[in-house]
Amino acid sequence: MSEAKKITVEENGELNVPNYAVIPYIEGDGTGPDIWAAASRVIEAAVDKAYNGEKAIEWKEVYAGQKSYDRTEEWLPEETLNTIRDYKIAIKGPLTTPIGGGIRSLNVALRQELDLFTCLRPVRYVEGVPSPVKRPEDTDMVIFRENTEDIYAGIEWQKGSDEVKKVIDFFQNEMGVHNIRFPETSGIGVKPVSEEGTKRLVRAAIDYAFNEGRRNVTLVHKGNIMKFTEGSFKAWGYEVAEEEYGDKVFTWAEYDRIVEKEGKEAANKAQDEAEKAGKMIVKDAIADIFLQQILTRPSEFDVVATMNLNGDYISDALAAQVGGIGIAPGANINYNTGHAIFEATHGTAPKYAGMDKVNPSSLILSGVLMLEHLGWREAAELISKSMDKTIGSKVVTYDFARMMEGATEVKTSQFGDELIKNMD
Ligand SMILES: NC(=O)C1=CN([C@@H]2O[C@H](COP(=O)(O)OP(=O)(O)OC[C@H]3O[C@@H](n4cnc5c(N)ncnc54)[C@H](OP(=O)(O)O)[C@@H]3O)[C@@H](O)[C@H]2O)C=CC1
Ligand SMILES: O=C(O)CCC(=O)C(=O)O
Ligand SMILES: [Mg+2]
Repeated sequence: MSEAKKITVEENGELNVPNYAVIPYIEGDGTGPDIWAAASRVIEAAVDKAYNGEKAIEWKEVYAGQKSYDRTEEWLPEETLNTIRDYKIAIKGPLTTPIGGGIRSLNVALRQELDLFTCLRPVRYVEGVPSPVKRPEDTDMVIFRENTEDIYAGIEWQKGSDEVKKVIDFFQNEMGVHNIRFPETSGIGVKPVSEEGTKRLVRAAIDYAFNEGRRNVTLVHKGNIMKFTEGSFKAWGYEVAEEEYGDKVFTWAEYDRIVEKEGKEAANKAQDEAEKAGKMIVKDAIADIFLQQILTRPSEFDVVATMNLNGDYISDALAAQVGGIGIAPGANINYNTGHAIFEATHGTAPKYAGMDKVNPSSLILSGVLMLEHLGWREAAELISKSMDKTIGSKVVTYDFARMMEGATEVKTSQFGDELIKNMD
């Protein structure tokens, strides 16, 4: 390969991708090395086949998690963050977060440090994948999960600590809070949700919906209960839609205003007309009912914009509908700076570590998202088609094999081999 170069970002935010591009990767903990070995080979093979050597990726390993700690006693070294900042685009395997004490999530830290404010998780059915629902093909949604705020940000204090005593004292004596049920034995968490954070996320979701020819964007929240965080998320979401997209969208906030002035019939008529005119419908759903409706009426939802924790739950729930987290890809993106880290939706699945057993599809399809993001669509398509063909021929890893009749169960590495063989 002639000299590989860094990806850069133009002033207008566009990526400038050299034909020979250096891309940093984090191998990940647990099953990370198993799936990275398969995924990197498949991505390399697709690029090679699509461009006959005229384009290529040079992987550059950067360290985080256990592998990093074993080398330098640092879980997330500054050098790793700086390299990703510098090289713009990276891909990673899953990283362990111990429950309770110990380190905070490295995944969350990476997203916060690099301000990767969107967690993009497309959920689409791949023909042949076993699913627990009758019509998995009706599920075709793209989740925009806010990635830097919310209760997920990790601002919390442990029961009995000096800090929690101070916080509870402040709440009770200065803020007039009288409903902490058991103050002596409570831990406390804080949930920041901002106008700026919400608007940039919802803007990214609406832009995506327009660019990809989608019909609607749903703001998912629990604003009936958490009025000034989740409720404000909904209000700010509608604000950004109406103020920045004007006539190109029809919102349910507008629908409600019409109901108030002219009644329900007029509001339904206005929405029908907006749909016929090809306007983007921006609506909202409360999170609990949304989790029912994605099962009972999935075809009504296209792009979903939501906060961090809701998005975490929704992405695993939706992934189950199309065959599970073994095949659900993801990306963490800052659409303003161009930084992005592509990663699987699932975790480290530690009980299978080193067994060459788990499904590498989630990381491989995250690689497909990455190739699309780079504009290397031909290579991305080769992998997607090969995935359809391979799963269609019932050659699958254990997770699918146990739900499929007549399947040939293969190891992680063999599944990678099959994908490479089936690229044409
Ligand atoms: N972005 C990241 O890096 C993430 C990291 N994590 C971290 O991962 C660790 C483990 O988390 P846990 O809650 O157990 O969730 P995991 O996603 O790691 O695993 C839960 C179960 O999901 C199934 N699964 C996961 N990955 C695969 C795969 N590639 N192929 C097939 N099946 C798969 C397995 O189910 P079965 O056994 O039924 O086959 C597995 O036991 C934690 O430390 C957590 O914090 C979690 C989520 C994301
Ligand atoms: O960081 C973690 O350990 C969990 C993250 C997670 O579940 C997710 O991002 O979906
Ligand atoms: Mg999760």
